[in-house]
Amino acid sequence: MDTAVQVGDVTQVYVTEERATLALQGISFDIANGEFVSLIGPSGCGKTTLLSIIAGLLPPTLGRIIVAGHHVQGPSPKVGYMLQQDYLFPWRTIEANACMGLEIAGTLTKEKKQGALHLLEEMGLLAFKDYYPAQLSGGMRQRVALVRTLATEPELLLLDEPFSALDYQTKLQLEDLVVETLRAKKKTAILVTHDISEAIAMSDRIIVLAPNPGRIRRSFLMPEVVRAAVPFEARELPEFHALFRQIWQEFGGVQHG
Ligand SMILES: Nc1ncnc2c1ncn2[C@@H]1O[C@H](COP(=O)(O)OP(=O)(O)OP(=O)(O)O)[C@@H](O)[C@H]1O
Repeated sequence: MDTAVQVGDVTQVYVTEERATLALQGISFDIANGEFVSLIGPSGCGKTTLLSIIAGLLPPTLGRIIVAGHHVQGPSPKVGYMLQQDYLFPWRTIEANACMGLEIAGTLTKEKKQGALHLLEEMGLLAFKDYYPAQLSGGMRQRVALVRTLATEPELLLLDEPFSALDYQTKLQLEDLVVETLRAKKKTAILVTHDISEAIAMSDRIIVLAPNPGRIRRSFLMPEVVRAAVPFEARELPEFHALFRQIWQEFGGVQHG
């Protein structure tokens, strides 16, 4: 099967005592297996709402989500997360944190634990397996969070501004590491970010949302040369700069939030 995710005519209305907010209106798109798609747009355009609906954390007011051929009706082990905060448990070692997702899913076997250790090794963290999160840098902790997510072997990864709390150099390093890891493992991913450069450098496709009501403004397919490069190299390409200008104009040249 070629389609990993189908977002079908999703509409979300939030109703509070004061008002009803049309957070998303008629959102539809498909994501192919192994594709990396970014959602960008000004504050309030519904990025987090859409990610929560795809994750099964929020049932949409209207519409449907299909992940790996199954209708999403709640959280599923098929979907993994990486968030702005690493949410590691401070009292657990790095190894124990890396195995946390497997423990929660009730699938922690000897073999899976070996898999988590192998991922720690791939991320250059094996020597730190007996350390505690407070003994690691922010970038290292986010790498542990990535291991914890990948260890459960999800079919889809949802990345909600995973680098926004990191310093610039660490962010660039992690962008490369995440893209290389996901490409090697042929994982499908959706990234929510405020950073246009990050979206261009990491993605195969960018979906720009507009607010009030949240809707798709435009989609951009990255040129092959940008897709083939790792993010750091992609940033050097002339195609990258042309895309940045084009997408920036979609924001009206000014980005709030
Ligand atoms: N639980 C809620 N109850 C009521 N309104 C909400 C709720 N969550 C979000 N909204 C509204 O829905 C709209 C979309 O919000 P959402 O957080 O999805 O946007 P966003 O693009 O992720 O914003 P940001 O970039 O600032 O994180 C906004 O108008 C917001 O005020």
